[in-house]
Amino acid sequence: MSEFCVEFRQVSQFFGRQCVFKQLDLQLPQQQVTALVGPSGCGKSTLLQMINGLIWPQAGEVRVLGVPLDWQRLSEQRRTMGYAVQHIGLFPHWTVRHNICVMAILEGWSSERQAARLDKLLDFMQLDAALLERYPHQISGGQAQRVGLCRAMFLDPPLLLLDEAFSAVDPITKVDVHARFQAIQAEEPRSVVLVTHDMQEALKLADWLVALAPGAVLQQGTPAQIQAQPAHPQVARLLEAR
Ligand SMILES: Nc1ncnc2c1ncn2[C@@H]1O[C@H](COP(=O)(O)OP(=O)(O)OP(=O)(O)O)[C@@H](O)[C@H]1O
Repeated sequence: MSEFCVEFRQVSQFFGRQCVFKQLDLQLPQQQVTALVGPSGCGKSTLLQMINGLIWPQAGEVRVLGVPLDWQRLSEQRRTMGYAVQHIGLFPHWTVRHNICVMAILEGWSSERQAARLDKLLDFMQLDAALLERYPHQISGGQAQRVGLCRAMFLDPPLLLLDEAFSAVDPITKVDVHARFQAIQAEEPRSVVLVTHDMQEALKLADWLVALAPGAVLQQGTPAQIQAQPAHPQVARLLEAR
């Protein structure tokens, strides 16, 4: 197994004439929570979307779990990645249960296996089973976000991609959801790539921090290393923005 969950090798990404990344090399560690932090527009979500093949770079290679992303095998490779995004909603015409279990249904899981996984995740995310038969418009934003996390983790993927996935909850619920995320990470360790604007959240949850500026990696290391020795004034500014 590769020591990296994700590798960007000489990756270039343009939107029209705008260059977001030029010949980027970046490696993210296995079995750790990596937080990508940086100012708005620096390319954090673009990196996440390149990992799951939503954006295909114009040059270079993206390797996931040691294997280059491959158009022909993308749907198979995506099954190894859970993806939870703040603004990607749940399917409105499906119940919460169906939204959470959809991938398991497609994979042919038995109803007993689905029920056992559902119980575990609802417990971890402190979601009441009574919500399962509701539709997404009948639950709160914070509940919907936790439902999205359950969906992303349902198949127990080795890689979890989280784009601002904790941002729609109030500060008290956030503390609780963080604790629950840490508990599930302790029980089912997996590689996680977390995009967040919340530096407190990054420092609390991440084992590895990648500080970005537009088109560039400014510094990476453990939160303790980066806090002790910010390598760039922009990194120091990011740390101050807590
Ligand atoms: N589909 C797209 N078409 C054109 N430009 C895009 C597209 N997606 C992103 N961009 C541009 O690429 C740059 C990086 O965007 P990205 O969303 O990755 O940044 P970000 O760091 O995640 O920002 P934020 O923190 O505000 O979410 C921005 O300048 C953005 O406007």
